[in-house]
Amino acid sequence: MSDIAVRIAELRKRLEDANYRYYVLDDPSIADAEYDRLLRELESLEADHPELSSPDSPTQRVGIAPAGAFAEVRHAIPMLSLGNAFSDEEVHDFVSRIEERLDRHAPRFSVEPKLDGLAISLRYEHGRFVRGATRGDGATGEDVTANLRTVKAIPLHLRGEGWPDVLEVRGEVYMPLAAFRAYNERALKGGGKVLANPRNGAAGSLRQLDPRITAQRPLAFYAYGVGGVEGADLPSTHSQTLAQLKSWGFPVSAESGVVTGAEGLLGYYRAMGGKRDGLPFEIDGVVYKLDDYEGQREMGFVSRAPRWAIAHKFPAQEQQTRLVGIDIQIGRTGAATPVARLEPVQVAGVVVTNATLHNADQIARLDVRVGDTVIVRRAGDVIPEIVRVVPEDRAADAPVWQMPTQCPVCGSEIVREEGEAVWRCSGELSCPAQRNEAIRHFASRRAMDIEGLGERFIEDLGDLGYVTSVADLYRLTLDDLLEMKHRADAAKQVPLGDERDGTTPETVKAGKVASKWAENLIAAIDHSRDTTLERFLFALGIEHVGESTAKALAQWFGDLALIRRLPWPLFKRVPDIGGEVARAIGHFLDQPGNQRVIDELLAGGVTLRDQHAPSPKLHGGLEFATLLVDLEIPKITKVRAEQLASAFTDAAALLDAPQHHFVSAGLPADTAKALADWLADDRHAALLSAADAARQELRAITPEAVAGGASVLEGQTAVLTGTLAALTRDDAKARLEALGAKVAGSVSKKTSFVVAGEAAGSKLDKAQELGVEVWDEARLLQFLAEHGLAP
Ligand SMILES: NC(=O)c1ccc[n+]([C@@H]2O[C@H](COP(=O)([O-])OP(=O)(O)OC[C@H]3O[C@@H](n4cnc5c(N)ncnc54)[C@H](O)[C@@H]3O)[C@@H](O)[C@H]2O)c1
Ligand SMILES: [Zn+2]
Repeated sequence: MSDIAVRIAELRKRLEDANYRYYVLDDPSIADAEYDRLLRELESLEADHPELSSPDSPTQRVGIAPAGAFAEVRHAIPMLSLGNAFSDEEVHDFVSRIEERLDRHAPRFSVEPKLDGLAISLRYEHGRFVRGATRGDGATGEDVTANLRTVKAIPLHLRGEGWPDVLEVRGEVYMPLAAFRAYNERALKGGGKVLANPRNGAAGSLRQLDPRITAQRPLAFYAYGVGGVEGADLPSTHSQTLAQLKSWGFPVSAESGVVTGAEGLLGYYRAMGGKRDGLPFEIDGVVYKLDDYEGQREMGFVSRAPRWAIAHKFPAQEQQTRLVGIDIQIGRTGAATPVARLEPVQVAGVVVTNATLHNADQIARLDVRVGDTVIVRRAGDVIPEIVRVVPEDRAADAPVWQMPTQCPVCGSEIVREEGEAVWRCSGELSCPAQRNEAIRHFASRRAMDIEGLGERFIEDLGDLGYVTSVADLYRLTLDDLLEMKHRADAAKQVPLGDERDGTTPETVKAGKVASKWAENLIAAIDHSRDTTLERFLFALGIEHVGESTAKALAQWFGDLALIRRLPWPLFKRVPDIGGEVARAIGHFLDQPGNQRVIDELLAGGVTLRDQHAPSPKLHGGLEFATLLVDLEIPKITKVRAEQLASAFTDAAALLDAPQHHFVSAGLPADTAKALADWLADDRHAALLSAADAARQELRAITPEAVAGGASVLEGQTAVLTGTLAALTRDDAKARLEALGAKVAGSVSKKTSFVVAGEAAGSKLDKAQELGVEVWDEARLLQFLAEHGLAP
């Protein structure tokens, strides 16, 4: 075989396979534009080598013969395809051929949108719908009457009068875009198969074996012609026939019309091209038809299409290209979104090099792999997306894609909570991608409360490089601020001096740039240095850590340095902090970048004025068994953890033990195995050791709370006033409460005793007035020491 013959055979094979997937399975694998390219290549090879042409070549045939699931219907008048034009030149050629053959100048054409759906033929006998069929191979189609009856736009009885005894109406069944999108949204949520595009939606729905399924899919229909007619005459032009069909109750496109000559056609093409994105259905081109039937008869047919009509295609909305890579983009809140990097390809008239992949789940669902040939879709203003993979073109060893473990911007870990779609960078504080959002939160009123640091300043400071993280705020000088504003205004071409600082162009001209706003901002930043642990923890912007969680962390642990080095399971000791929040705090603290920014903040002068010893309330929760539960080891329930804790006293003992010792400790075999498997992971073993060390350390520094009824201060009310040297007021309060006292805010006759520190004020006076017992700090400390709660 010659090279040409080989290529022809190859093209025929590929086109036949594509036809089968497209027409029979309603599940195309290659893009329509690719199909069209292959078909054109085959057409031109066959035209140049007529000796190699064949009547069963895909170039000679329409569609594909029915596969047998439905009864067959022979079309009395064949249902043909349409020739294609992709350029103005081809449209001119089409018109010239007609002008020459009919010896007529500027003939009249009916012009219609080309909806992308599925061609069908509807047979009416005496005004009643009796049968509907698909096009099939043009000569024989499939009987889909029952399914078509569910399409509301198809009249079951003709309206008006004057209809022929037998009338075959031809038109397109299609799926409106709104219905298509709604269907796919539901499918995505329910985990079902999504429709590749509206045309496959229509074809797949109509060719369901169960009409009830078709009925659930909102299909529409419009008529664009007639087939066999018996017992009456139709008008003499196509456009009049369409008007007639409309009067009998058929939907006919409102966008159709009549024009003359090639210029008329091209004008219509451009007008429809402009409307394309706003239409409620998808069109892949427009169709031009010589309007008078006599002219149509004279022009006749080639094998698979009429010579009197042509489809002028729009730039395709789906193209195929190669996926060169998958990049991760980090959003302002840390969300990691995969973006496809593509070999450049024209889609709907625009060169596309990137496409969205939505999220990691979508990649898994499509099974997209780097190096794949993919189909990219771009409709209207919608961001281009990858809709499917061409599986035939995949390299055998292409690895399954996995979300990278590190943020490409800051190097922090990318993590995702179980059951969530979104992965995120845990470098909340240090990630440049999250910088502006982090500063906005850090400066907000309930966090560090930096007055005057508004949205625009934050953007300018960040974008112009004056701050790379929140820590840089404490390095800003007055000059920095003035220079920054000057540059920002110049970049935005704002006349110097605007509403932001109250200066007017006149004062600027005079050379006196007002700098009051900058002085105020520097003062506000300075003021924010003095803050509380709970505000600071909230300001860090840790995922899931809102004000109340920050407050609880501050109250229970009391000390930033301690919190910074706790492994995540320990955070679960705070009521209301569950696994998800604890892990989020752990991820945050595990990132060296975040820790570095905290160091810088402290070096920049941030002072937390209310730090104190951990709450005595922690103590009871620091058993080894509790930790084992908090670690969330598979199958280790509270009961199992207690069994383990009575056999093994700490992490070291547990890590040394072979699996059968877990069984000796009372664990069922499968639980023992689950534990051993868990421990075999080095990261788990390290976490267990670190968490247990932290537990023991905490236990040593946390005074033991005396339980309920036996409390020495049960029933007593204490009031704290003045400043204590050895411990904060919160800390003193926690300790007194741990011993059973109630700590009140004001002194009354019911007050049992008042603890008065340095510079005690009116509360002390009141106590003396009422004769209430007064303790100084030394007495308090002694009392606490006697009861095991010395700070
Ligand atoms: N991706 C694939 O694997 C694959 C496989 C086979 C076919 N295809 C696509 O299908 C096309 C071929 O299908 P085709 O033979 O149906 O040709 P076509 O879709 O290019 O044109 C003919 C069809 O247009 C429709 N049509 C819409 N509006 C019309 C109007 N106003 N008047 C007349 N007809 C109108 C009818 O259904 C008619 O059968 C190819 O160009 C290709 O894009 C794709
Ligand atoms: Zn990051």
